[in-house]
Amino acid sequence: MSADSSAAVEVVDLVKAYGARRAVDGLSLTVPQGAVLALLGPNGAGKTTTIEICEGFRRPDSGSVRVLGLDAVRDAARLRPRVGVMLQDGVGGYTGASAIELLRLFAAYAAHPHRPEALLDAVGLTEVAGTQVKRLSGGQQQRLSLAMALVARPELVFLDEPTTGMDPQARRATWDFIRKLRTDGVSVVLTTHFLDEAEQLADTVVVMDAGRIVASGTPAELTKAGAEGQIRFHAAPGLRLVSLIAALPAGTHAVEETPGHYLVTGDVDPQLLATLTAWCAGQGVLAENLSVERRSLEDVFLELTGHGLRT
Ligand SMILES: Nc1ncnc2c1ncn2[C@@H]1O[C@H](COP(=O)(O)OP(=O)(O)OP(=O)(O)O)[C@@H](O)[C@H]1O
Repeated sequence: MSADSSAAVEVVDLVKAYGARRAVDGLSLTVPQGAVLALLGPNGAGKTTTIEICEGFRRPDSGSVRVLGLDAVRDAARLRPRVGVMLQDGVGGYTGASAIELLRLFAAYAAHPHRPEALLDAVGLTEVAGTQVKRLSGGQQQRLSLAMALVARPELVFLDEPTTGMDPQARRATWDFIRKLRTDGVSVVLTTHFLDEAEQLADTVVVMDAGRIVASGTPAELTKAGAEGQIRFHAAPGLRLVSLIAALPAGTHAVEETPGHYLVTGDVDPQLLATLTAWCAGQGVLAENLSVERRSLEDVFLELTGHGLRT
Protein backbone atom coordinates (compact mmCIF):
# COMPACT_ATOMS: atom_id res chain seq x y z
CA MET A 1 0.00 0.00 0.00
CA SER A 2 1.41 3.41 -0.89
CA ALA A 3 1.63 6.12 1.73
CA ASP A 4 -0.98 8.85 1.35
CA SER A 5 0.86 11.98 2.45
CA SER A 6 -2.34 14.02 2.65
CA ALA A 7 -4.02 11.62 5.08
CA ALA A 8 -4.35 12.53 8.76
CA VAL A 9 -3.22 9.02 9.70
CA GLU A 10 -1.69 6.34 7.51
CA VAL A 11 -0.91 2.98 9.11
CA VAL A 12 0.69 0.28 6.98
CA ASP A 13 1.30 -3.34 8.07
CA LEU A 14 1.50 -2.50 11.76
CA VAL A 15 2.67 -5.27 14.08
CA LYS A 16 3.08 -5.14 17.86
CA ALA A 17 3.63 -8.21 20.00
CA TYR A 18 3.77 -8.62 23.76
CA GLY A 19 5.83 -11.76 24.26
CA ALA A 20 4.49 -14.40 21.92
CA ARG A 21 1.14 -12.68 21.54
CA ARG A 22 0.54 -10.31 18.65
CA ALA A 23 -1.70 -7.56 19.98
CA VAL A 24 -1.68 -5.92 16.53
CA ASP A 25 -1.11 -8.25 13.64
CA GLY A 26 -0.52 -6.60 10.27
CA LEU A 27 -2.99 -3.73 10.47
CA SER A 28 -3.32 -1.08 7.75
CA LEU A 29 -5.72 1.83 7.75
CA THR A 30 -6.06 5.39 6.49
CA VAL A 31 -7.85 8.31 8.09
CA PRO A 32 -8.49 11.07 5.54
CA GLN A 33 -8.16 14.60 6.84
CA GLY A 34 -11.33 15.83 8.50
CA ALA A 35 -12.79 12.33 8.81
CA VAL A 36 -13.91 10.39 11.87
CA LEU A 37 -12.66 6.82 12.07
CA ALA A 38 -13.90 4.44 14.76
CA LEU A 39 -11.92 1.39 15.81
CA LEU A 40 -14.53 -1.04 17.05
CA GLY A 41 -13.79 -4.31 18.76
CA PRO A 42 -14.10 -6.35 21.95
CA ASN A 43 -11.70 -6.19 24.92
CA GLY A 44 -8.20 -7.12 23.91
CA ALA A 45 -8.79 -6.61 20.17
CA GLY A 46 -5.75 -4.31 19.97
CA LYS A 47 -7.52 -0.95 19.72
CA THR A 48 -5.60 0.82 22.48
CA THR A 49 -2.29 -0.59 21.32
CA THR A 50 -2.96 0.69 17.80
CA ILE A 51 -4.04 4.12 18.93
CA GLU A 52 -1.16 4.49 21.40
CA ILE A 53 1.34 3.67 18.66
CA CYS A 54 -0.28 6.37 16.51
CA GLU A 55 0.03 8.75 19.46
CA GLY A 56 3.75 8.01 19.69
CA PHE A 57 3.45 6.39 23.13
CA ARG A 58 4.37 2.87 22.04
CA ARG A 59 6.85 1.65 19.47
CA PRO A 60 5.70 -0.72 16.78
CA ASP A 61 7.68 -3.91 16.11
CA SER A 62 7.24 -3.33 12.40
CA GLY A 63 5.15 -1.36 9.97
CA SER A 64 4.89 2.35 9.45
CA VAL A 65 2.66 4.94 11.07
CA ARG A 66 2.47 8.40 9.60
CA VAL A 67 0.49 11.08 11.39
CA LEU A 68 -0.16 14.44 9.72
CA GLY A 69 2.52 13.49 7.23
CA LEU A 70 5.14 12.82 9.94
CA ASP A 71 6.55 9.67 11.50
CA ALA A 72 4.57 8.90 14.66
CA VAL A 73 7.64 7.65 16.54
CA ARG A 74 10.54 9.69 15.18
CA ASP A 75 8.61 12.98 14.96
CA ALA A 76 6.62 12.53 18.18
CA ALA A 77 7.86 15.81 19.66
CA ARG A 78 6.86 17.79 16.57
CA LEU A 79 3.47 16.15 16.51
CA ARG A 80 2.61 16.75 20.15
CA PRO A 81 1.32 20.33 19.75
CA ARG A 82 -0.80 19.36 16.74
CA VAL A 83 -2.42 16.22 18.11
CA GLY A 84 -4.92 15.89 20.97
CA VAL A 85 -4.95 12.73 23.03
CA MET A 86 -7.65 11.44 25.36
CA LEU A 87 -6.32 8.40 27.16
CA GLN A 88 -8.50 5.74 28.76
CA ASP A 89 -7.39 6.95 32.19
CA GLY A 90 -6.67 10.48 31.08
CA VAL A 91 -6.59 12.41 34.35
CA GLY A 92 -5.22 9.73 36.65
CA GLY A 93 -1.89 11.45 37.26
CA TYR A 94 -3.23 14.85 38.27
CA THR A 95 -5.82 14.11 40.88
CA GLY A 96 -4.78 16.80 43.41
CA ALA A 97 -5.41 19.72 41.05
CA SER A 98 -8.85 21.17 40.38
CA ALA A 99 -10.51 20.75 37.00
CA ILE A 100 -9.90 24.33 35.90
CA GLU A 101 -6.30 24.33 37.19
CA LEU A 102 -5.55 21.26 35.17
CA LEU A 103 -7.08 22.68 32.03
CA ARG A 104 -5.21 25.97 32.50
CA LEU A 105 -1.99 24.02 32.89
CA PHE A 106 -2.55 22.28 29.58
CA ALA A 107 -3.58 25.56 27.92
CA ALA A 108 -0.34 27.18 29.11
CA TYR A 109 1.67 24.83 26.90
CA ALA A 110 -0.32 25.64 23.75
CA ALA A 111 0.36 28.40 21.23
CA HIS A 112 -3.30 29.26 20.55
CA PRO A 113 -5.37 27.49 23.18
CA HIS A 114 -9.10 27.63 23.72
CA ARG A 115 -10.08 29.67 26.77
CA PRO A 116 -10.08 27.05 29.55
CA GLU A 117 -13.23 28.44 31.20
CA ALA A 118 -15.15 28.36 27.92
CA LEU A 119 -14.03 24.84 27.12
CA LEU A 120 -14.89 23.61 30.60
CA ASP A 121 -18.32 25.11 30.10
CA ALA A 122 -18.67 23.45 26.70
CA VAL A 123 -18.10 20.01 28.26
CA GLY A 124 -20.56 20.82 31.05
CA LEU A 125 -18.13 21.06 33.94
CA THR A 126 -18.46 24.71 35.02
CA GLU A 127 -20.18 23.72 38.26
CA VAL A 128 -17.26 21.55 39.30
CA ALA A 129 -14.48 23.80 37.96
CA GLY A 130 -12.97 24.20 41.43
CA THR A 131 -13.37 20.57 42.46
CA GLN A 132 -10.29 18.40 42.80
CA VAL A 133 -10.01 16.00 39.91
CA LYS A 134 -9.98 12.99 42.24
CA ARG A 135 -13.40 14.03 43.57
CA LEU A 136 -14.98 14.15 40.12
CA SER A 137 -17.16 11.25 39.02
CA GLY A 138 -15.81 8.87 36.39
CA GLY A 139 -17.95 10.47 33.70
CA GLN A 140 -16.86 13.98 34.73
CA GLN A 141 -13.22 12.90 34.60
CA GLN A 142 -13.83 11.60 31.09
CA ARG A 143 -15.26 14.95 30.04
CA LEU A 144 -12.32 16.78 31.58
CA SER A 145 -10.01 14.43 29.75
CA LEU A 146 -11.80 15.32 26.51
CA ALA A 147 -11.38 19.03 27.23
CA MET A 148 -7.66 18.47 27.91
CA ALA A 149 -7.32 16.73 24.56
CA LEU A 150 -8.92 19.69 22.79
CA VAL A 151 -7.58 22.73 24.62
CA ALA A 152 -4.63 23.25 22.27
CA ARG A 153 -6.91 23.28 19.17
CA PRO A 154 -5.42 20.10 17.67
CA GLU A 155 -5.74 19.18 13.99
CA LEU A 156 -6.21 15.54 14.92
CA VAL A 157 -7.54 13.93 18.07
CA PHE A 158 -7.30 10.39 19.38
CA LEU A 159 -10.10 9.47 21.75
CA ASP A 160 -9.74 6.14 23.55
CA GLU A 161 -13.22 5.01 24.59
CA PRO A 162 -14.42 8.61 25.01
CA THR A 163 -17.82 7.85 26.50
CA THR A 164 -17.08 4.85 28.71
CA GLY A 165 -18.49 5.54 32.17
CA MET A 166 -20.69 8.44 31.04
CA ASP A 167 -24.40 8.65 31.69
CA PRO A 168 -26.64 8.78 28.61
CA GLN A 169 -26.93 12.57 28.70
CA ALA A 170 -23.17 13.12 28.89
CA ARG A 171 -22.71 10.56 26.14
CA ARG A 172 -25.02 12.42 23.80
CA ALA A 173 -23.33 15.73 24.65
CA THR A 174 -19.96 14.15 23.87
CA TRP A 175 -21.27 12.82 20.57
CA ASP A 176 -22.41 16.35 19.68
CA PHE A 177 -18.98 17.59 20.62
CA ILE A 178 -17.27 15.07 18.36
CA ARG A 179 -19.63 15.96 15.50
CA LYS A 180 -18.69 19.60 15.99
CA LEU A 181 -15.00 18.71 15.78
CA ARG A 182 -15.69 17.08 12.46
CA THR A 183 -17.57 20.14 11.23
CA ASP A 184 -14.56 22.23 12.23
CA GLY A 185 -12.35 20.03 10.06
CA VAL A 186 -10.60 18.21 12.90
CA SER A 187 -9.71 14.59 12.12
CA VAL A 188 -10.80 12.11 14.79
CA VAL A 189 -9.76 8.56 15.61
CA LEU A 190 -11.76 6.96 18.38
CA THR A 191 -11.98 3.52 19.90
CA THR A 192 -15.21 2.12 21.18
CA HIS A 193 -17.05 -1.00 22.25
CA PHE A 194 -20.33 0.68 21.47
CA LEU A 195 -21.97 -0.10 18.16
CA ASP A 196 -24.29 2.87 18.32
CA GLU A 197 -21.34 5.17 18.95
CA ALA A 198 -19.52 3.89 15.87
CA GLU A 199 -22.68 4.08 13.78
CA GLN A 200 -23.53 7.57 14.97
CA LEU A 201 -20.15 9.21 14.65
CA ALA A 202 -17.89 7.50 12.21
CA ASP A 203 -17.34 8.08 8.51
CA THR A 204 -15.40 4.82 8.54
CA VAL A 205 -15.67 1.96 11.00
CA VAL A 206 -12.76 -0.45 11.31
CA VAL A 207 -13.84 -3.62 13.05
CA MET A 208 -10.96 -5.32 14.87
CA ASP A 209 -10.61 -8.71 16.45
CA ALA A 210 -7.44 -10.33 17.81
CA GLY A 211 -5.18 -7.67 16.34
CA ARG A 212 -6.57 -7.84 12.83
CA ILE A 213 -9.11 -5.93 10.82
CA VAL A 214 -12.10 -8.15 10.15
CA ALA A 215 -14.14 -5.55 8.27
CA SER A 216 -14.10 -1.88 7.43
CA GLY A 217 -16.30 0.60 5.63
CA THR A 218 -18.96 3.17 6.28
CA PRO A 219 -21.57 2.06 8.82
CA ALA A 220 -24.07 1.73 5.95
CA GLU A 221 -21.71 -0.39 3.86
CA LEU A 222 -20.90 -2.66 6.76
CA THR A 223 -24.47 -3.27 7.72
CA LYS A 224 -25.54 -3.84 4.12
CA ALA A 225 -22.61 -5.70 2.58
CA GLY A 226 -23.08 -9.36 1.95
CA ALA A 227 -26.50 -9.56 3.51
CA GLU A 228 -29.97 -8.36 2.95
CA GLY A 229 -32.56 -6.90 5.16
CA GLN A 230 -35.56 -8.85 6.35
CA ILE A 231 -39.19 -8.32 7.19
CA ARG A 232 -41.11 -10.37 9.70
CA PHE A 233 -44.87 -10.44 10.11
CA HIS A 234 -47.62 -12.53 11.62
CA ALA A 235 -50.75 -13.56 9.71
CA ALA A 236 -53.05 -16.54 9.29
CA PRO A 237 -51.13 -19.78 8.78
CA GLY A 238 -50.78 -21.26 5.30
CA LEU A 239 -50.51 -18.16 3.10
CA ARG A 240 -49.81 -18.94 -0.57
CA LEU A 241 -46.18 -17.94 -0.56
CA VAL A 242 -45.65 -18.94 -4.20
CA SER A 243 -48.05 -16.17 -5.14
CA LEU A 244 -46.35 -13.72 -2.74
CA ILE A 245 -42.89 -14.48 -4.09
CA ALA A 246 -44.18 -13.98 -7.64
CA ALA A 247 -45.42 -10.53 -6.65
CA LEU A 248 -42.14 -9.51 -5.03
CA PRO A 249 -38.96 -8.45 -6.87
CA ALA A 250 -36.70 -11.22 -8.15
CA GLY A 251 -34.30 -12.46 -5.50
CA THR A 252 -36.74 -11.98 -2.63
CA HIS A 253 -37.51 -15.00 -0.47
CA ALA A 254 -40.44 -15.72 1.79
CA VAL A 255 -40.87 -18.56 4.26
CA GLU A 256 -43.34 -19.51 6.95
CA GLU A 257 -40.92 -20.17 9.80
CA THR A 258 -43.56 -21.45 12.19
CA PRO A 259 -47.31 -21.50 11.55
CA GLY A 260 -48.43 -17.91 11.00
CA HIS A 261 -44.92 -16.44 11.40
CA TYR A 262 -43.46 -15.22 8.10
CA LEU A 263 -40.01 -14.07 7.14
CA VAL A 264 -39.29 -12.18 3.93
CA THR A 265 -35.65 -11.62 3.00
CA GLY A 266 -34.27 -9.52 0.18
CA ASP A 267 -33.27 -6.03 -0.70
CA VAL A 268 -35.64 -4.34 1.69
CA ASP A 269 -36.72 -0.92 0.49
CA PRO A 270 -39.96 1.06 0.71
CA GLN A 271 -41.14 -0.43 -2.59
CA LEU A 272 -40.74 -4.00 -1.30
CA LEU A 273 -42.65 -3.12 1.85
CA ALA A 274 -45.41 -1.49 -0.21
CA THR A 275 -45.67 -4.53 -2.51
CA LEU A 276 -45.83 -6.90 0.45
CA THR A 277 -48.59 -5.01 2.22
CA ALA A 278 -50.51 -4.56 -1.05
CA TRP A 279 -50.30 -8.32 -1.68
CA CYS A 280 -51.59 -9.02 1.85
CA ALA A 281 -54.45 -6.56 1.32
CA GLY A 282 -55.29 -8.22 -2.00
CA GLN A 283 -55.51 -11.59 -0.20
CA GLY A 284 -57.70 -10.14 2.53
CA VAL A 285 -54.88 -10.89 4.97
CA LEU A 286 -54.02 -8.65 7.90
CA ALA A 287 -50.25 -8.61 8.42
CA GLU A 288 -49.59 -8.03 12.10
CA ASN A 289 -46.44 -7.14 14.04
CA LEU A 290 -44.74 -6.30 10.78
CA SER A 291 -41.13 -5.33 11.44
CA VAL A 292 -38.24 -4.42 9.19
CA GLU A 293 -34.95 -5.67 10.58
CA ARG A 294 -31.68 -4.15 9.55
CA ARG A 295 -28.39 -5.86 10.15
CA SER A 296 -26.50 -4.24 12.96
CA LEU A 297 -22.73 -3.98 13.29
CA GLU A 298 -23.13 -6.60 16.00
CA ASP A 299 -24.57 -9.00 13.39
CA VAL A 300 -21.68 -8.21 11.06
CA PHE A 301 -19.17 -8.83 13.80
CA LEU A 302 -20.80 -12.06 14.88
CA GLU A 303 -20.85 -13.31 11.31
CA LEU A 304 -17.19 -12.49 10.76
CA THR A 305 -15.73 -13.74 14.02
CA GLY A 306 -18.22 -16.23 15.39
CA HIS A 307 -18.45 -14.35 18.67
CA GLY A 308 -20.10 -11.20 19.94
CA LEU A 309 -18.56 -7.79 20.50
CA ARG A 310 -19.05 -7.87 24.23
CA THR A 311 -17.21 -11.12 24.88
N1 LIG B 1 1.82 -3.47 28.00
C1 LIG B 1 1.33 -4.67 27.70
N2 LIG B 1 1.99 -5.79 28.03
C2 LIG B 1 1.51 -7.01 27.72
N3 LIG B 1 0.35 -7.22 27.06
C3 LIG B 1 -0.36 -6.15 26.71
C4 LIG B 1 0.08 -4.82 27.00
N4 LIG B 1 -0.84 -3.96 26.52
C5 LIG B 1 -1.80 -4.70 25.94
N5 LIG B 1 -1.52 -6.02 26.05
C6 LIG B 1 -2.32 -7.13 25.50
O1 LIG B 1 -2.50 -6.90 24.12
C7 LIG B 1 -3.82 -7.24 23.73
C8 LIG B 1 -4.51 -6.03 23.10
O2 LIG B 1 -4.73 -5.05 24.13
P1 LIG B 1 -5.36 -3.63 23.84
O3 LIG B 1 -5.40 -2.89 25.13
O4 LIG B 1 -4.66 -3.00 22.71
O5 LIG B 1 -6.84 -4.03 23.37
P2 LIG B 1 -8.15 -3.16 23.32
O6 LIG B 1 -8.84 -3.56 22.08
O7 LIG B 1 -7.82 -1.73 23.48
O8 LIG B 1 -8.95 -3.66 24.57
P3 LIG B 1 -9.91 -2.83 25.57
O9 LIG B 1 -11.17 -2.64 24.81
O10 LIG B 1 -10.07 -3.77 26.72
O11 LIG B 1 -9.23 -1.55 25.92
C9 LIG B 1 -4.52 -7.76 24.95
O12 LIG B 1 -4.41 -9.16 24.95
C10 LIG B 1 -3.71 -7.18 26.09
O13 LIG B 1 -3.76 -8.00 27.21
